[in-house]
Amino acid sequence: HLGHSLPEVGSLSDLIRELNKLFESDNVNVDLVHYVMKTYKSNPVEWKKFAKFDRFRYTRNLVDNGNGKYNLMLLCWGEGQGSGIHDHANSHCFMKMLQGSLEEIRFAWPEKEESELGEIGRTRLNLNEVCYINDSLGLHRVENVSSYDTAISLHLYCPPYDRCTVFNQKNGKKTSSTVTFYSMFGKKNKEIEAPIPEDN
Ligand SMILES: O=C(O)CCSS
Ligand SMILES: [Fe+2]
Repeated sequence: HLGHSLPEVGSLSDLIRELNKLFESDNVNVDLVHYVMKTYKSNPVEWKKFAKFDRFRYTRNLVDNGNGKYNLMLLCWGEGQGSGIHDHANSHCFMKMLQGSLEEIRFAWPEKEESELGEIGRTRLNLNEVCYINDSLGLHRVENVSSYDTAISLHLYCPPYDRCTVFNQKNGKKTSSTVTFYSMFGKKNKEIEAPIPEDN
């Protein structure tokens, strides 16, 4: 159960404060993390300084590194931009819509090497909704299917990771991919690295 007193989450800094508290203990209460992510109501004034877009691919913008316990980041998706099919490196992944909407397409792990990945679900994530995934639930790719609206999502990965596996949908081939930050704490990084590349 969610415990006696539910945390108040009125602003992004409240959310960060509550997440820091939740991660002080060693075992993560996934339900409470989901609750605080869900309860935060997106306010662009609070996060617009982290929202940096790139013309060619979605960006990953670090907001808080959670004392090493998690990474909280803003992902900015231009029209039609999306990620490749990827896993989550044995971490928890929470994704919340801050602006616009995203399509999440889930796939089963390939049964054997080099087999096509089968789609197992397709969800549209709308403003303030939260979706959760971890490797035991499958793989996914995320896409801003709109051709005229951008999308912005808030992602929490715990424990944090800088590398994950990317899969080719047709043949199940996998490659390891490092994930980097386009900006950190509102400051743009000099060398801009690619996020998770789409099937080419
Ligand atoms: O670049 C990433 O972290 C994948 C976004 S969908 S969880
Ligand atoms: Fe993901």
